[in-house]
Formats: sequence, structure tokens, C-alpha cells
Amino acid sequence: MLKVGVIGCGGMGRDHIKRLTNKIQGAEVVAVSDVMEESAKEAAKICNARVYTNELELIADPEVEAVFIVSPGFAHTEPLLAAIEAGKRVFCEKPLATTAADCLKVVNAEVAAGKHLIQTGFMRRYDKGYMQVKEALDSGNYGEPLMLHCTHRNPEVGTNYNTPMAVHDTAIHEIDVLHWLVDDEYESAQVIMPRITKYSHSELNDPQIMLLRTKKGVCIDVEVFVNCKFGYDINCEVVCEDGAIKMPEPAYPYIRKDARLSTTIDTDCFVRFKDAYDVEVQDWVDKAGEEVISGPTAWDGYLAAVTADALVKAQESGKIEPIITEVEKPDFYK
Ligand SMILES: NC(=O)c1ccc[n+]([C@@H]2O[C@H](COP(=O)([O-])OP(=O)(O)OC[C@H]3O[C@@H](n4cnc5c(N)ncnc54)[C@H](O)[C@@H]3O)[C@@H](O)[C@H]2O)c1
Ligand SMILES: O[C@H]1[C@H](O)[C@@H](O)[C@H](O)[C@@H](O)[C@H]1O
Repeated sequence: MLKVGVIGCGGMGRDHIKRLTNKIQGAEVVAVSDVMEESAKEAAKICNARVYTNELELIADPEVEAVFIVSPGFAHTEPLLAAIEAGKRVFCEKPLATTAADCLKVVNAEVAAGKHLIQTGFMRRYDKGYMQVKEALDSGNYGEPLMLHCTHRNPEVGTNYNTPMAVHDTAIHEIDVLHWLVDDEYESAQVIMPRITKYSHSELNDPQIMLLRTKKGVCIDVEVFVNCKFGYDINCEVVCEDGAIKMPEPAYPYIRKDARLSTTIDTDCFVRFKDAYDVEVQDWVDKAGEEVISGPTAWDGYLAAVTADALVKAQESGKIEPIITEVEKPDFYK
């Protein structure tokens, strides 16, 4: 049994605690921590775990063999570095950190420790729909990819969600999964700001259209609209030389009633990506005894943050910003 300590007991933290407790084989949550003691205590009831309000004390707990970081992205760097120093394996929710500079500290620490310890929670690589698109692309039957049209819509977000978060909290999923899909690297970024919805506030430009260009010239548009109101709606279509591949939508019945034909749209990520979270966490637990990380690594977290930095810069400048990875991929991650 892998004994896990969970840092951060908000919406996603509790979702992962339930998953680790009720679904995942081979793991148990023995400790939880949250800066809000009440949140930690509530979450501890799910798994009968010890409660901490200090994440560093949880990491130092001798019974904790591996750490789940589910605090907000801006708070990830310190526990990541502490867990590496303690030699403990980590599953860190996205983003690895909110800037490339912080991600690089984590990469450097992991390389210096000489042990593969960090998995970044880019669960879309484990999602059946994205995997089907990747399989079709890799088959070579449709020629080279030319354009991608994507949407990332949330029904609503909290009032503390601001313009840069549309990149490092939301579009970070597309940043990771899309270059993985088309097996390419990003070259430049631009952000177009349409008219703002009446459901937004002064600190948030919503919606936004993010444009990415890859080194091979693939052009990607991602509509990020986090107060769309109607549902949690993730779409991805890849237009290739010999065909277009659209990711399947979640399957729900079509209902005919009162002269209307309707179906269901998910309303949150916990339902939309439930299976992907289950598969990614089971994979992390299954590989706990091995010297490798089979999912997205700290390097993947860093690469995504380099592109995120460029998009945040483009939000402010309104210009096309270059995406430059200052550091060569260390042999450690090859
Ligand atoms: N992969 C996904 O689809 C997905 C979905 C939702 C959230 N997330 C990620 O999960 C993380 C948490 O998101 P959330 O939606 O649960 O946020 P949240 O705001 O609901 O919860 C965060 C919790 O962390 C606590 N916290 C803050 N600083 C802390 C610290 N230093 N130590 C311990 N606890 C601390 C807060 O008190 C709060 O309870 C973020 O990184 C987010 O991006 C990922
Ligand atoms: O933290 C969440 C999560 O990553 C969701 O998958 C994404 O759709 C939201 O925009 C984000 O706020």
C-alpha cells in the first residue's frame, strides 16, 4: 500500500482524496494538509487521515511515502522542492508552477537529486477522446496536421480568477496536450481579446482567443471562455492534409420531447474528465516503485510554463510573442 499525503483540500483535493480512498488500488491517504484547518479536518473524514496545517510537516511525516500537491498553482513550488529534498515521489496538479522560472527550479532540483520523482497532472493525455485523436494522427492515414480549432469553456469561475489565469490555470491543459497530439514544439503566441461578457469583472478579460504557431507551422486557435454559462465544453478538431479529426463529445442520450431534440453537456471537469483522472492516478500509483515517471514529467510542466509565460506577455502586449525555451532538455528526461 502506497501511503499518500495530500496537500490542499479544496474542490480538486477532495476529489482526489475520494478517488485515492475509494477507487484506486494500492494506495491510501494517511495525511492531509490545508492552510484552512477546517478544510483539512473535513477532508480527513473521507479517509480517516492525520491533519496538518503546515505542508512541510506533512512532507516530513515518516509515514508519508508519496505526496499529492493539490493546493493552488501559485503555491506549488515550495512543497515540490521540499518533497524532492525528502526524496519522496510527487503527483502535482497542473500547473507545475505559474512561471517558467519557478518550474525550472523544480526541474533543476530533480535533476540534481538524480531521481525521477515528479509527475505533473496533465490528465488530458490520459483522456480517451484525446488518445483516439492521437492514434488517428499517428496512423499517418490523414496526412500532416495543418490547423487545430479548440474551445475550453467553463460555465463560470470564482471572483479571484483573473486574466493571466486564463492561461496558466485554464489554457495550460491545451498548451500541454496539443503539442503532444501533433508531436511538435511551439514557436509563437498571440492573444486576441474580443468584447467582454457581462458576466465577467474588471480583472478578467473573458473570453479570449489564444493563437499558437508550432515550429512546423501548425496554426492553433483556442477559445478560452470561462463564464460561458451553458456548461463545461471542451472541443478539439485537427484539420489535416487528408481529413479532419474531431475529438468525440461525451456520450449522452438524445431525448425527443415536446417537439425538441436535446442532449446533455457536462457542467464541470470532475465529471468530464473523471475517467482520465482515475487512469492517471492509478498509473502514478502503479509506477510508484519504479525509477521512471510514465506520465507527464516536471520537464513537461516547465515546457508548458514557457509557452504560458509567452501567452501572458501576449495578453498585455497584443503582439505576437516568440516562445523560446532557454534550456536544452536535460538527458535525465530523454
Ligand atoms: N486537472 C484538472 O482538471 C484540475 C481541476 C481542478 C483543479 N486543478 C488543480 O488543482 C489545484 C487545486 O485546485 P482547486 O480547484 O481544488 O482549488 P481550491 O481553491 O478549491 O482549493 C485549494 C485549497 O488549497 C488550500 N491551500 C492554499 N494554500 C495552501 C498551502 N500552502 N498548503 C495547503 N493548502 C493550501 C486552500 O485553502 C484550498 O482549500 C490547482 O493546482 C488546480 O489548477 C486541476
Ligand atoms: O483548475 C481548473 C481545471 O484545470 C479545469 O480543468 C479547467 O477547465 C479550469 O479552467 C481550471 O480553472
